[in-house]
Amino acid sequence: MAGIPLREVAISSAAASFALVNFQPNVLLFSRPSYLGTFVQLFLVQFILWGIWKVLLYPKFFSPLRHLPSPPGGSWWNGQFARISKEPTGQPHCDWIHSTPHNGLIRYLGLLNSERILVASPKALAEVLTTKNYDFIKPAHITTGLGRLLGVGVLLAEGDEHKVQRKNLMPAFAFRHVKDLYPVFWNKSREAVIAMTNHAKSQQALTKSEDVEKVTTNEDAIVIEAGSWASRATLDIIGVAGMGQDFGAIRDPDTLLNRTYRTVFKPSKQAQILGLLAMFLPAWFVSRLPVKRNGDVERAAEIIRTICRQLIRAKKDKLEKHELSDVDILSVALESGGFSEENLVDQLMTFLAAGHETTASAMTWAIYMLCLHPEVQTRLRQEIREKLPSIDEDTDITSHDIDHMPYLNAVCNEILRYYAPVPLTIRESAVDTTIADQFVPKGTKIMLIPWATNKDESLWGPDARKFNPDRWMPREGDAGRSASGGATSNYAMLTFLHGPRSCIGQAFAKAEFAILLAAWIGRLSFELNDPREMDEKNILIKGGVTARPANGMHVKMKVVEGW
Ligand code: HEM
Repeated sequence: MAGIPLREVAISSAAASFALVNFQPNVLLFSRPSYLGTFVQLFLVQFILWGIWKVLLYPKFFSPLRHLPSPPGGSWWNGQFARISKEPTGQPHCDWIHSTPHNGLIRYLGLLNSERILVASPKALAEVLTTKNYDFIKPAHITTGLGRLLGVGVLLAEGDEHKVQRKNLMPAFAFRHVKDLYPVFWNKSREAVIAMTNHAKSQQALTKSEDVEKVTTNEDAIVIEAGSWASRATLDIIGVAGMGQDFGAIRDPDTLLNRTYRTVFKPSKQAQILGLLAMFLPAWFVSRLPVKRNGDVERAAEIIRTICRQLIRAKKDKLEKHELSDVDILSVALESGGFSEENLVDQLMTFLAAGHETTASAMTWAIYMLCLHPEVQTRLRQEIREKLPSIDEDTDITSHDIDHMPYLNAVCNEILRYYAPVPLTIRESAVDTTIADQFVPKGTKIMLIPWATNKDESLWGPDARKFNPDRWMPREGDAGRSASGGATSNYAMLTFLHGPRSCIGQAFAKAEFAILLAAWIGRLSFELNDPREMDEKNILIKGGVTARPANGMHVKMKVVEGW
């Protein structure tokens, strides 16, 4: 549903109240007609009529999409919103894809019967993501909301501007460049594991010497929150590999940048409410409401912007003095000459946020799945210890080392499939168009849902909803299996999307994730702290751009000697 057309309603109410008070005062309810009173009455009447049209009449009787298959049930005025808001993001959609027979599109109604089209088949996905990609844009309320923290970089640019930005950034994210970053990923991963090991040792020493807070669970295991360690590691990795700057978050979780991101990425009721309001009210208005969340975001954006600007100035100085030989993404982008300083600030803000929260989410889910499947954890550790140098050795690793670890790649792919860090993303048709031969009017909200498509049985087979890394293991006579996971289409895996708006950092993220996971699992073992969480239904999942466990991922961590 488009937002309330406040401006149009206000202008027509003002014009009509002027006309009525001056020329037809006898039709008004008051004996002493006033401009303000008439304006308020007309505004309310128009608002109510608009609401009846949008909530009841249009979706039920007039929408050209009303005949598409829809999930059963739902409320007469609020569609499927109760279920959507109660369950983890993407979960209801996963059920609907299985339970609603469809030809590629499923229509459902959300908050106040706002119409949504769930794109479900490879053919329909190929059109939205690739062949007609620029017919579908990110809705304004998303762009304004995210733009405050992420900057308006390549992630939020549209049309020709997006094409130019993406073209200028592509060399920095190409595999031939990413492969130079493997040693950076490995060194930072080693640093993280050494810090975690030292943390474990100091906690054990503490518990043995004093009877302090019971942080340990037995002789040699301590409880950690895996998500926060993952975020610290990925923030430092994007710092060094993305902009040549060590943010020092592994050493110290209290650094300004880490604290800032942790504050704004923490699940918050206020953030959710503001997100919902932005669907109906102008985003500029919602972002100015005097609530704590807006203040936090404002402050965070200022801090992040300042840090990015300082980084760019330092690099520019180097470039001017012909001293720039760094391999990080910022240096490559700067050398392309395609960006103004302010635009580069926006790009950096995008890389910082998009590039560390997502991989940290992948790491968090990886640790969870390896706790649920200890046999996978043991098998993975075995491969890592056979194929990689111990983290105590000061030896670099290369893309060749990682490419020759089929089980590591299979586990990473399966985690990215099963718990895609970005569970859902949304588009809006910018023009009247079609998807899979269905007419789609301008302004329709289009839902792309990795959490549903990645587990679609019609694409992955009957075990689609099971965690099974072996689906990615190479088999004789099926060379493509390690790339496809046995799915029937490329579009079955939506974790990084596809086409011109797919994740530009995909190669970077996959390498970073595999290396970080290898370092953690090679040295450490993990077990859930709360055995009730062995049942996935007991994990409360936080919505937002990335999916994370709402209460953190608390696990018992132990050093496994011998590597
Ligand atoms: C496991 C990790 C990651 C996942 C699952 C992921 C997923 C995604 C997804 C789903 C999108 C599309 C969003 C949309 O258009 O609605 C996206 C876009 C993007 N990602 Fe990633 N991402 C990851 C890591 C990274 C990293 C490490 C970087 C940078 C270093 C990065 C940079 C970007 C950028 C710049 C875009 C915008 C691309 C465009 O619109 O042209 N991502 N990512």
